[in-house]
This record gives sequence, C-alpha cells and structure tokens, in this order.
Amino acid sequence: YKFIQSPMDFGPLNLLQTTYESSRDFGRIVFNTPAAVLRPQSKTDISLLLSSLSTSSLSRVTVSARGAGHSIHGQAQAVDGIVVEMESLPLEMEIHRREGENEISFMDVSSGALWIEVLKESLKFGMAPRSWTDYLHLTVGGTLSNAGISGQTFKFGPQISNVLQLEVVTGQGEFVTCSRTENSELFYSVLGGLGQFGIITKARIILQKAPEKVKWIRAFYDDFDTFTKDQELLVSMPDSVDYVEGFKVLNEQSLHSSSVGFPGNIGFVPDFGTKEKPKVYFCIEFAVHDYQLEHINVDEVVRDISRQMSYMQVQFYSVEVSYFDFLDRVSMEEISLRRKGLWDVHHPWLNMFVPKSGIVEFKELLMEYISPDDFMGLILIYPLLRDKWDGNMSAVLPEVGSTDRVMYVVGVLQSASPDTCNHLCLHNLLQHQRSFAQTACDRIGAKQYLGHQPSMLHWREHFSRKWDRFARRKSRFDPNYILGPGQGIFTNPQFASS
Ligand SMILES: Cc1cc2nc3c(=O)[nH]c(=O)nc-3n(C[C@H](O)[C@H](O)[C@H](O)COP(=O)(O)OP(=O)(O)OC[C@H]3O[C@@H](n4cnc5c(N)ncnc54)[C@H](O)[C@@H]3O)c2cc1C
Repeated sequence: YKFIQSPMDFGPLNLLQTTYESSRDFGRIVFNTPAAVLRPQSKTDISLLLSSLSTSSLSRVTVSARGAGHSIHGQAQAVDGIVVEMESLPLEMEIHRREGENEISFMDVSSGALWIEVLKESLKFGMAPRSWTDYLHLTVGGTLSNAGISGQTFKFGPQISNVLQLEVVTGQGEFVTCSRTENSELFYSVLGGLGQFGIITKARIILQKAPEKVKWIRAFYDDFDTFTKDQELLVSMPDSVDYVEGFKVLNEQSLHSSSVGFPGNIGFVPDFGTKEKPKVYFCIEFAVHDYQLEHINVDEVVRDISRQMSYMQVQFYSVEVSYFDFLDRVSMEEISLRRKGLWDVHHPWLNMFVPKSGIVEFKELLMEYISPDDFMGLILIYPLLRDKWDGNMSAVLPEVGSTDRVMYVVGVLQSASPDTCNHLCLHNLLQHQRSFAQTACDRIGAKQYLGHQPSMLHWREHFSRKWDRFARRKSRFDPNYILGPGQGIFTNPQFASS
C-alpha cells in the first residue's frame, strides 16, 4: 500500500486485498491496480472511509466507486487508491405506487442495483422506469453518473432527467439527501457528474405503468438523408411512438449481429457493393407500447406511422414481444458473443453527441475513419431532443447548433479480439479514434459521451462553458480531490508535482 500505512488507519473498516475485477472494465484497455478494495455493507462504511481520508494525512489516497465496471477507459479504477464496490451494498428496492392523477410513482433503490433488477422488481407491481439504457446489466449509480440514454430518451430525457431524489456521500464523507428543491446544487452536480462529487448510495426513480407487450419494428434505408428525416419524424410523434433508435448496416456481419436479438425473420439481402465502391444501409428501429386496451388497435397505430415513412420498399419488419424481452434485448447479443468468445475482448468504443447541423459531415468523416470490410461491431445513430435535458446537471452536450431541438448520438461500438488485434494494433486503433474524435469536436462541435480525455486541458475543452461551474462544484463537494481519479479530470493541486 503506497500511501496507506496500515488498514488500522481506517478504524473499523474492513479494507480488502485488491482483486483482478477491481482493476479491469468492459473496455479491457486500461488496467490500474488499486491499493485496496472496500465492499461496503452500508452507506456508513462509505461515509467512514471518505471522512477518514479527508481529515487525515491520507488525503492523497483516491477513491473510485465501481458499479458494474462497464466503463471503457478505466473510469471506475483508482491506481494505488481504493475501489468501492457498490454492488456489495445490500440491495434495497422499495416501490411507491401512486394512483392520483397528478401523483408520481417511484422506486427508492440502492445505487449498486442493476437496471435488470430494477425492471424485474417494478414489473411485479405492473410498473417500470420510463428511461433506459440498451443494456441492463449496468448499475443505477453508474449510469446516473453519466446520463443513461436509449431509444426512450427523445420522449422522457436521459435517466438523469428521471430522478426525483438522491442520497449521496460527499467527498468529505458527509451524508446528504438532495433533490431539485433540497441541496439542489449537489443533486445537479452528481447527475452526469462522472463520480466527481460524491458517491450515490440511493436514488429515487420515476415509474410509469408498464405495457404488456411491445410492437418492435425495423425498417431499412439506402439513403442517409431519408433515414434521418424519418427518425426525426418519429421523434416528433411522442404520443404514438415509444422508442426510436437506428444503426448503420456496413456489411454482412453487422446485419447478422444486429439481428441476433430481433425475433423476426429479416429477409433483406443487401448488395454491399465492392471494396472500391462499398454500399452501406441504415436501419431504423422503433417501438410502440401495447397496453392491450380494447379501444386501441396497436397494429393500426403502427400502420398509420409507417404510411408516413419512406423506407426501402418492403424492407419493413414488425414483431410483437413482451415488454421485458424488449428491454432485455441486448442480453441475447451478450449470450451470442460470449458463445463465440467475443464478449471479453477489447472494446475501443466511441460515443459522441453530434449537433443536427453537423450530422451529415460527421457521417462522411466516419466513413473515412472506418473501413466497412473489416469493421467489427455496431454503429448506432439516433436523435435526441435537447429540451429533455437539464442544463443544470453536469452532463455535457454540444454547444454548436444549440438552437436546434434535435441532436444525434452516434455510438461506434467496435470490438477488437486479442487474437486478431495485438497491443500495437489496439494502440493504433485508439490513436486513430482520438484524432477522429478531436476532428469531430473541432469541425462539428460534437462532444464525447462516456469518453476519456487525455489531459485536464482536454477536459476543460470538453466542458467548455460548463468548466468553471464543474471545477467550482468539485472544490465544494470534494475539496481534497479524492473521488473519481479514473476519469483523469482533476489531481489535487497540493500533490500535483509528486
Ligand atoms: C454492453 C454495454 C451497453 C451499454 N449501453 C448503454 C446505453 O445504451 N446507454 C448508455 O447511456 N450507456 C450505455 N453503456 C455505458 C454505461 O452506461 C456506462 O459504462 C456506465 O458507466 C456503466 O455503469 P457501471 O455500473 O458499469 O459503472 P462503472 O463503469 O462501474 O462506473 C462508471 C463511472 O461512474 C462512477 N460511479 C459508479 N457508481 C457510482 C456511484 N454509486 N456513485 C458515484 N459514482 C459512481 C464510477 O466511479 C465511474 O466513474 C453501455 C455499456 C456497455 C458495456
């Protein structure tokens, strides 16, 4: 232990030896070993740890909360510090169902809970959260520290817009309950706050009535402008459409892998052109909830919507699935990738928010950056609406084109198996990605989501106008710069040179 002289420094806390898990994540790119691990049994354990660190000579020891460890670039790691494994907090889920017209139902849930657990529990009461991520084996605290987006975000905003209250242990070990009206500065800081201001121990999540079934539709396009026009049409119909996403079909592999979770028979046999002149396609995925109400014919709702769309002739596929299976669709892909040995590989993923005004240029830049014949993975593209995001929260959106209501998220979810991509290959891939992201940022005003910045200067640039507020909040809620070292945003100025 470099700075920790003795575990006795932490009184009754049981600090554990570091494990392989605590120094790795889904990205499999960064492996930072902490000095010790805390598996908290209560919020008091976390408070005790942070208050001991902030009041003693140990204040140079850093601490990272680790959710499910599904970050890409070591964001939940703490080199020579302490990793707090949030999944060991006792699971608490309490549903408060409200029947009144203006009343909101909600769930109080411990932050180490996985969203799949939240879904299972809330469905027992016929309820469910409104806003999701595509994959559900992520923790509540982990996604709320970023934003939490999926095909429902256009309608309800990201997951951070669907929280009523948080319980947080600040960097000084103080236990605080916060909301939009109580200790609001901490509430806004922590949501999208990249684990910099406090450790979330509990969240109060808005619930709505869950549908019985979902109509899940895929429609294909051979033209980008028509694809985005139809996506924008769909997000302008929140009364009938419940979910909108989309992806690029680059090659046979991307068509097949994206079809794993979709239970319909996709009969599309595209012509991908030649190596010199590749042809790519796009697929819109949307969904309509079916509450099995007598007066609503969901097939008719889907027909009405599809009549207004301009997809390729006959390339329209619709299936009906249970709400649970729809939300848990990525687990089918996980099973398939695990079977092929392609889950525990490097994931040099890049996610960017792109202003609507720059989406065509971004698409063209992207085609220079990736080559369709050897790209392994998925490229997601779908629209979000700015006014569903709260500017007081810490999440960063593009400033360019901020008068456009629509912006896009593009996820370049690439896999690189160590069998075919060695250390140097991965290094080159990451370099290439970095320069692509920088160009997209400089030329188009795109912003990274879930990204890693190579220096504090780059972080300043990333936050742009929001930087001063972010830094001020840091010095208020974590003045010893203990929390979230894996993000690489701050170092304690006192120890900067050592
Ligand atoms: C297969 C897959 C699919 C994904 N799909 C989506 C998607 O559709 N939409 C989306 O938005 N994201 C998606 N993500 C990204 C995901 O939201 C982030 O990686 C998120 O950080 C994962 O949560 P986690 O619980 O694994 O957090 P971790 O990776 O463990 O932590 C992430 C960050 O949050 C901090 N943190 C964790 N818990 C707490 C806490 N309780 N209090 C304070 N800080 C905390 C950590 O210190 C770290 O900085 C996906 C990731 C994967 C691997």
